[in-house]
Amino acid sequence: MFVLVNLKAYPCDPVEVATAAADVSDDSGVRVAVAPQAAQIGAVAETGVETWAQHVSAVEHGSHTGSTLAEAAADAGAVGTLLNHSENRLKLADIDGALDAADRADLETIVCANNPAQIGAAAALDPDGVAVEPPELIGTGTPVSKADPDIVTGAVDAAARVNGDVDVLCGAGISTGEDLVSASDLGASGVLLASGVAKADDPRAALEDLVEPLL
Ligand SMILES: O=C(CO)COP(=O)(O)O
Repeated sequence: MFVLVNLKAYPCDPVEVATAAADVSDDSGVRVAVAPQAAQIGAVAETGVETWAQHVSAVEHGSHTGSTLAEAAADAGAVGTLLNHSENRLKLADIDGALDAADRADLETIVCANNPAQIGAAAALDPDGVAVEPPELIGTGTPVSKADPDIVTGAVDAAARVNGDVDVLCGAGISTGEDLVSASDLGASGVLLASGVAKADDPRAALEDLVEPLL
């Protein structure tokens, strides 16, 4: 299972979370990555943790003030990027353009979507992975794998119908090892989570708890 921790714009210490994530990944053998704010990619990557951007723009080098250039994210240490997160929705053409940008910069890609139908559309754009996250469960602590398991199995089926190569993650409300196991049982190959780690009093303990059933 792949555990991708999105720090969003939460007021956590990204280096502390990243250091804990790197240690937990090393100790457990579970793939754990952290997606900090763009300005913190360099500092997070220095911890040795697998580092992802939260977004890259559908632009090349040029006159694009305020954009997140894929090459700059990669130069700072990112090895992958989320796209089309529920909190940063893109037009279809912009997802496609951002995938091209990420490919140019050698970034792995995960396109987020709300539901299985959108997952099918996202998978057709040929990212490395897709992540289904029902927006109404994001940040609630109620795991999608329990509250809406059909969304996860539906996403896995929808992706497989369109593109057999794409990994399917699920997210929203995931915070415990039990949630991780449920996600895996439903066919997901990873989880995307945020508040369960970024808002935890002890992010290291939260990460240890997450991977514990996989040990
Ligand atoms: O949006 C999410 C991850 O990208 C999910 O957020 P929570 O884990 O806080 O529900």
